[in-house]
Amino acid sequence: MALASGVRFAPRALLRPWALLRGTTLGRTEPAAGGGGDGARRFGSQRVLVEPDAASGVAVMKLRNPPVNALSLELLTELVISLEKLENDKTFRGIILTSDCPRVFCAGLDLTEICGRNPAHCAEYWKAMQELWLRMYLSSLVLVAAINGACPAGGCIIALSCDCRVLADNPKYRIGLNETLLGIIAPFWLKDTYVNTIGHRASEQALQLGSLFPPAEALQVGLVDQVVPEDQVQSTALSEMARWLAVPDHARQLTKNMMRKATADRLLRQRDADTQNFVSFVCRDSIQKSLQAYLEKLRQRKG
Ligand SMILES: CC/C=C\C/C=C\CCCC/C=C/C(=O)SCCNC(=O)CCNC(=O)[C@H](O)C(C)(C)COP(=O)(O)OP(=O)(O)OC[C@H]1O[C@@H](n2cnc3c(N)ncnc32)[C@H](O)[C@@H]1OP(=O)(O)O
Repeated sequence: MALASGVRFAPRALLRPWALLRGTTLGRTEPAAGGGGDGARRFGSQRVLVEPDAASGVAVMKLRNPPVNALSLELLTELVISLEKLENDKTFRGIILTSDCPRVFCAGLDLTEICGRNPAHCAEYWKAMQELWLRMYLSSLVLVAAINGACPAGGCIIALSCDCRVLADNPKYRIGLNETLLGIIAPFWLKDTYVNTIGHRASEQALQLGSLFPPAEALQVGLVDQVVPEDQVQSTALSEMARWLAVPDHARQLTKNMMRKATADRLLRQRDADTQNFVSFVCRDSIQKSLQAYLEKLRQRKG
């Protein structure tokens, strides 16, 4: 991802993203409902809908992996590809990331990807998670999260990788890293992202307690930048985007890189070890049992 200055952000480390897209429709372009010209054409994949507005240089990217936008391997892969596509298109300067699923922004890791799976699958899955975080955290585009639903754990990480967060004011839309409550541990790079956003002491407390913050508290602790009525989330996200786009790209991009590079580099240096840690941790019998019990609890809660 080369900047105008020639500075490179994240290395093109990914994987074989296309190979993962069995049976998906990525790359298909279709007119948006009621749309006409180029700026109204949307594209995307099965799980990521992209509504580009060429005139403003802003694309709205909607997660649509019902029921809760759990980060399946396919969703992670499609997100990386959609992001890359927009980054490579000079028309675009910003993305508003939001959810197409009612009441949920993103439920975090798809627990079915790490429950009862073999180590090779868990490793592939975790590498895809690392890749999305690296791409988003270091994206040259402005990323604004329009958080229109619950945003726990991996969902919070997606939001924290953006430059700015607008949360709908609904007490059910809690946000935070609740990993400890599942008996798992946020790896160092998620912890670093938290610390970079809300500071050390607040992170220390929130991570250990697995806190999920309702909107007013999320605003107070600095986890989100604005809390607005639900019907104003998109318009506020657009206003925020305009504020960020008012800054010359090269200056903003280099500043973003300066602020975030050390955190990303830390993962890049230890990526394989981090994957091994993750795999050996989640494949332990005790962790598998607690993840299984958590999933079961979620499923029973329904009825
Ligand atoms: C040494 C260290 C090394 C390694 C570290 C180890 C681990 C690293 C951790 C990495 C960091 C990230 C972690 C995560 O993201 S873990 C996932 C955490 N997510 C949650 O806790 C959220 C769980 N979900 C909910 O709370 C609710 O579903 C939610 C989002 C509030 C929505 O509520 P609601 O609308 O009422 O929907 P339901 O609860 O009825 O759910 C509908 C349906 O979806 C299933 N589901 C929900 N969440 C998940 C999920 N995360 N993964 C898979 N499936 C999920 C739920 O079971 C229901 O399924 P059903 O079959 O009954 O329809």
